[in-house]
Amino acid sequence: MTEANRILLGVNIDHVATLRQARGTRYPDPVKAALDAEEAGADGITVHLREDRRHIQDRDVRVLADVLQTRMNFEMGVTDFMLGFAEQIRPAHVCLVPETRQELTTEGGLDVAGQEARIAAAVERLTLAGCEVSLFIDAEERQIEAAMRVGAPAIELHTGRYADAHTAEEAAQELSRIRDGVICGLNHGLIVNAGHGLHYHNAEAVAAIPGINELNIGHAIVAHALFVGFKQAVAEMKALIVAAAYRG
Ligand SMILES: CC(=O)[C@@H](O)[C@H](O)COP(=O)(O)O
Ligand SMILES: NCC(=O)COP(=O)(O)O
Repeated sequence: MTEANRILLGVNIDHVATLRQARGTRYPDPVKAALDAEEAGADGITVHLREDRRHIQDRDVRVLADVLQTRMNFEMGVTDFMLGFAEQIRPAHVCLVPETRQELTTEGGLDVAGQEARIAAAVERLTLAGCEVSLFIDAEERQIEAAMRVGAPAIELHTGRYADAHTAEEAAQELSRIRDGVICGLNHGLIVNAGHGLHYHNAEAVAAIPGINELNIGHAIVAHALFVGFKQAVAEMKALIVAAAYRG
């Protein structure tokens, strides 16, 4: 397998914590899910510490930082608290995401182009802390170029509109937009990841895009795990995307 058709899987464990928070119990522990995911082939673990703490808690992140065998991709809003928290934890990867309290899930990409100085300052602080910073953005040239200007080494293209497409034509259009975004990002020297809403029925087409580095997938894996178990759900997704990337 060459570099061109290698792909990584980041498993987002947010929604294991959603089940725990539903009753305020100590189970299921997202830390166990993370270690199981790593055993099943995850290349990294993604967690989103939201301002409203609806799922992942500060404790989860602190424990994961001590026990993960692969690497943590810490998703966070661009706030002073989160920047300070990330400087304490020093995760290998930090992904800056937009966040509004009332949203059901992340609705769009981070507007980097509209706030370059603010994002550049956050990227600098996190880079100095030893974190590789990615920006969660829509697959738009202006956002990709802004990401390069603010000094981020990586971007994560928002695949939500592709995943939520209602027709095959709409899905094809969104996939084409993502493919163009990958090309644009690579042409600007960026590492290009993708994620949000990817599932067992739609992830292969994204994985097959030449040059894409990593897919971050969570909700669908946790949902599938309810029926097949977490390790199998992760292993199935990893096998799916690796085979798709290899076929190209
Ligand atoms: C940024 C992104 O697409 C997800 O990783 C994010 O975690 C979504 O937030 P929820 O997990 O709260 O849906
Ligand atoms: N950044 C995307 C992610 O981590 C997982 O998103 P989802 O698969 O839970 O929608």
